Amino acid sequence: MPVKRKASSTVKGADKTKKDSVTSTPGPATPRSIGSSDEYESSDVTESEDEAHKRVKTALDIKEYKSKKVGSVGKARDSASHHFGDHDFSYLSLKPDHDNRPLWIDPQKGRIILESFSPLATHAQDFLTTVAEPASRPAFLHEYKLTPHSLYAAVSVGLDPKDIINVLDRLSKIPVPDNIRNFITSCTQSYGKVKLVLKNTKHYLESSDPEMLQRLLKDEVIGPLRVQGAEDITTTSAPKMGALVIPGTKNAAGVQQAAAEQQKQPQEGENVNQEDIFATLNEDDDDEDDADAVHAFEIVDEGVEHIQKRCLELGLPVLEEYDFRNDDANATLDIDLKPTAQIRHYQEKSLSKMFGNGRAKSGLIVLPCGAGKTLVGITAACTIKKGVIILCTSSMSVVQWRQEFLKWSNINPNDIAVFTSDNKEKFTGNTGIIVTTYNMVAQKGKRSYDSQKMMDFLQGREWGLMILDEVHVAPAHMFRRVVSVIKTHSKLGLTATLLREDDKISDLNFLIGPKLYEANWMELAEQGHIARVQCAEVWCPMTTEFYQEYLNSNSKKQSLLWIMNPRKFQACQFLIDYHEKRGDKIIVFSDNVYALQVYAQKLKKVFIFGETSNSERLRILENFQHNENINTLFLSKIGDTSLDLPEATCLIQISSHFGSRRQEAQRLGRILRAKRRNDEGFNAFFYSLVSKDTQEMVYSSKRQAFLVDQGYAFKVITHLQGIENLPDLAFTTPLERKELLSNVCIHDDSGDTAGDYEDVDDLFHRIDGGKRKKKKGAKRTAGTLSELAGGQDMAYVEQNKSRNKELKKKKESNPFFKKVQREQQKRRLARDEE
Ligand SMILES: Nc1ncnc2c1ncn2[C@@H]1O[C@H](COP(=O)(O)OP(=O)(O)OP(=O)(O)O)[C@@H](O)[C@H]1O
Repeated sequence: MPVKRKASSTVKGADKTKKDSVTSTPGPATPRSIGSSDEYESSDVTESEDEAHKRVKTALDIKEYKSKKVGSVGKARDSASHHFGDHDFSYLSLKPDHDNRPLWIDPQKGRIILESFSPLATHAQDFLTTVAEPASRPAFLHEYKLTPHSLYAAVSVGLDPKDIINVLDRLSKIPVPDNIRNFITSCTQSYGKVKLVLKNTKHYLESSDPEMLQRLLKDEVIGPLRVQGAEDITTTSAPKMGALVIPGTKNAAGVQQAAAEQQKQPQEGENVNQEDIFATLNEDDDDEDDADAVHAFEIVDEGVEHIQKRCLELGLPVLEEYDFRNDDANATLDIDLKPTAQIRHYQEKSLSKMFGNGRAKSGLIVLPCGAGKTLVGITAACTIKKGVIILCTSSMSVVQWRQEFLKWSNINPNDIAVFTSDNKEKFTGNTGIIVTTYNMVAQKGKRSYDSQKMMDFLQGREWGLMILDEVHVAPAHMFRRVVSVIKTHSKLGLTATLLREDDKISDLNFLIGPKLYEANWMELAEQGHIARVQCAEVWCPMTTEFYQEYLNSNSKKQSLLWIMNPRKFQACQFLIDYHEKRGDKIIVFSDNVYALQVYAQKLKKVFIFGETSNSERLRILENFQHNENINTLFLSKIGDTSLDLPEATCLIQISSHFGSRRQEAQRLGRILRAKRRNDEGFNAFFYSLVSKDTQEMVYSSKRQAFLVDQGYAFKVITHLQGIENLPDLAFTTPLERKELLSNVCIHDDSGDTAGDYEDVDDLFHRIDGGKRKKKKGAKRTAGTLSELAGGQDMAYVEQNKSRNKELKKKKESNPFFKKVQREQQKRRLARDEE
């Protein structure tokens, strides 16, 4: 008699991973990966936004599942079942050759677990990143989630439900459960059925199903928006998939060739079943070459938004595509990648999702910091070869984008202009590239004459491509406005983390497009494209006097106490000393600007926060980059996104924004681009200093969730070896600690704490606008505080001269900085001449 296999006990490597996570991520940093209770309800999508989402809930309704389970499975439960509760999947029969198949599907929640050690893992991963959302990718088991948006994206790159279910079935250890099949079918049946195509400046509604178009023509809203006098429905053949050349690729060929090149042949020793699976995957790919006929009718330009809205109401979300190769109405831009530019395999892969069927699809590409999003954007521009508008978060990024275009492509410098508060240039030819900021375009109210003229120019023409840099950062209302005022054929959103702490992330799906590609951070680190990072959480016990005060304080004061905890200060001092001696460049992040200044001044380090003037910022950043005596920089929240930071190899976080996963990821991103990443055994370091037994520990584990899901393991350090022997260790005597505590209490009592946390949204506006508002009450100087505090308690601040001021004084006499200044001056002149 054949032995009945139990699914719950056969997910290979599960135990191993569990063990790993216990040893490497103790305490609060336990990964949420396997067995996580995440459900669709907890994703970033809300029900009201998307009809299809309702279908998910219905299709994957747990009650529905449970009733099925009881009916069909009652008998299968055995003596061990009660250990698994709702997670007893023993009723699912495994396929006889399940060992060769890398996936397991959770019928309750649509989770897909991938054995990343399987020989088929690479293929399976490619497939899964196309159809599902990566949820967690630690060493051995990866978790993906099927969501309406991920399936929408899959349809947008040309897969149909049959393909998705077939490949899933081939790779799965169990037959694809019926509710998962239904879910895939119900989510995908309407997506992509209707496309909005701009061809020769005319908008068309296009579909491969003529009946669908007839239905739309009869609709009371859409019917009247058809261009009167135009042919009812025209029929042409669909473009062939993969006929496109993406510049910068090795074979400079599109999807099919790129995919074929990457298709790994079965290794020696792999058995026949695996070869079968390879063969099926390849067969499925071949299907995509079939060209269908497409039918279309023309619609009026003004009707586009109404039609999109109406189609959504009808449950037929419109897919936007740009047939740029047949766009003869817009001038062609003379741009190509330089022959030396070779895009990397993941950059190529992300672009092949965008240009999969020879047209440009709008959507989001997610790559970790430093992985080269700029070059992806530039290559997209070189592929489309039409007018491009790029939106950045700061005027500094604007300058960088322009420089990168000049570095990687053969664009004529006159064809790429910038639009910022200081520069309102236009390109000279009949088409070109404009690099600007969200703020410049989204700004409401009266503009200066030049700015208005520039806006008229931007609004008065059609763009081939709009690149939205750092889309996760731009306030939702801003990108909504930008997208509505600029007429563009395609949109590409670039980001490192599709995370927002507000609920606006799903807006991106509809305002820009679905996620087209998300890279695996660990894979990129292993391949040396980004740095390997050691993450550690350092537990700092509170001193008795601080903890006593903590227990008797309100939450605002408690947070000040856990930041100013003398043991945390000592840990920070020790780590700075240790890493400076190793030759690292260190950034210490503190959201709390009071703590930032106290720490930096006591340790005699430079610091930058919202109120640091632009010239001082530049001076400090230059010193941090080039001066071997300035190796540590203290940074407030503005360093998360708004500053172009020089390279660092060690990060220390002393205060953060509650449980913000995005901030944690952004901060880690600051060290991923370390140039030394390819040195033998090189690691960058990321420390989070956490005061033990305080609420900060809870926030800390929440913050780490995203990075843990990317495969990072946070080690917990409970004692820093040798800290006691550090010369000049601060706060070693009870008197010093008491003095610090009384300063903290005075600061809290002074009511000056309102300005301790900078408002990043404000900064977003401020940096771009170039005019810095002074925030009331946020200015803290020793003088002001000592007046409030009675003087003697601020003794340490008075004694320690600010390193920032020292730098300012030294600047004049340092020949190196004279040279830097001269070079800058030259560059500025050269740019002006350009
Ligand atoms: N294909 C490539 N070949 C060589 N160098 C590359 C390639 N792609 C990117 N780079 C280099 O990698 C570095 C990081 O690129 P880039 O600044 O575009 O990253 P990013 O993803 O935009 O990072 P961030 O999110 O921090 O802005 C740059 O120095 C860039 O020139």
